[in-house]
Amino acid sequence: MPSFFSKLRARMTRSSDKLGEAIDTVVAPPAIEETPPPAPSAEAPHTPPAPAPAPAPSKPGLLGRLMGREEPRREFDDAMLEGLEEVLIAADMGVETSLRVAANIAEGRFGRRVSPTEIREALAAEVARILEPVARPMPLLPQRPQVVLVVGVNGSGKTTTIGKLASQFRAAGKTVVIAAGDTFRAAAVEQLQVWGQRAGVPVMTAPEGSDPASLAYDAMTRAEAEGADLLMIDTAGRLQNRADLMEELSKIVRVIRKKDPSAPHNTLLVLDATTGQNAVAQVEIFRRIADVSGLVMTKLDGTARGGVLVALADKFGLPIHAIGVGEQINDLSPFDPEDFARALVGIDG
Ligand SMILES: Nc1nc2c(ncn2[C@@H]2O[C@H](COP(=O)(O)OP(=O)(O)OP(=O)(O)O)[C@@H](O)[C@H]2O)c(=O)[nH]1
Repeated sequence: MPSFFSKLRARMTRSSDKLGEAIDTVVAPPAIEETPPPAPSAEAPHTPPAPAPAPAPSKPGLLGRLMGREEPRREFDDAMLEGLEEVLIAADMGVETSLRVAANIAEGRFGRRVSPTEIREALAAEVARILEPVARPMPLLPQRPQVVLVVGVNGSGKTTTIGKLASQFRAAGKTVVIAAGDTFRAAAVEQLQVWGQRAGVPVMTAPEGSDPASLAYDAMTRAEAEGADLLMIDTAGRLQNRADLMEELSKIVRVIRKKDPSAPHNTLLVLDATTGQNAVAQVEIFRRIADVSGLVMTKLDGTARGGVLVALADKFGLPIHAIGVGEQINDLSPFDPEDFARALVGIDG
């Protein structure tokens, strides 16, 4: 089985190599690497053409340069600093974080000749340093049931993430109950049932349009009666009417607290990486309407916007429990800051 890193790297490579390539362009613009074509030979004007025509000069990529002897180096100057800032902002790292990260990379390098690889490595180290403190799996507690409220806008990947998490908890020997708390959307409930089947976990549902809080209460009763280890509650994600959503979530919290005053033990906010900076706004909103305790970022496969995770870590310091890298049940992985940082900047291994 390929290591998770190679899987992450392969999936993020599709698009996030853009960041690595952009760094290469800033540090060693192709123009300065080009070697002039050989001057036409004066001494042999009548020499017949060479048997095999020379291949067209191709642009040396990083690999090509590494295979050759020396990587091009260029002095770290103001233009390079600005270029780096722009590249990081374009990668969705957020303005503040980008400026600070670029400044940190510049420190000790200003006026020195640097190579693209050195800058990629330095960036990976900076990113990993920011991510390290927030990379924490969702804690498993002795409380039974441990109640996990899952919030996030529609389409962010809540249902999929609940299914993937339930499957992982099951594999770890835990018993899980899921409550389909988005009672207003029949399709959402059906989707959750499908995921419940895949994960081998019961999904409690309620008639369309019924009160999600009363479903949460019933689910709590069942989870307690069955001695379940975890109760995961899906919720609606309609942000159009924030006041309603807030009331709905706080009602769910109120009723489950009647049974366990310490619940919910975790409130996971699921964010879609492809929304880029919008994810920052979503954290701000959901922190106001729910007591968010940790994040899961989905759809990191095939997006060039993974840098937003760095911005989130830097800005909010909320734990990042896991990342989604695909639509299948096993495509949720623990968040490893170093692997992520290296995959983000396009470093192999
Ligand atoms: N590529 C990719 N797709 C994902 C990932 N996580 C979820 N998806 C897809 O994103 C879409 C939305 O996911 P859902 O889990 O239905 O999202 P939701 O937040 O529950 O949305 P609603 O059901 O509308 O409330 C689905 O097509 C999923 O297959 C991921 O990590 N990678």
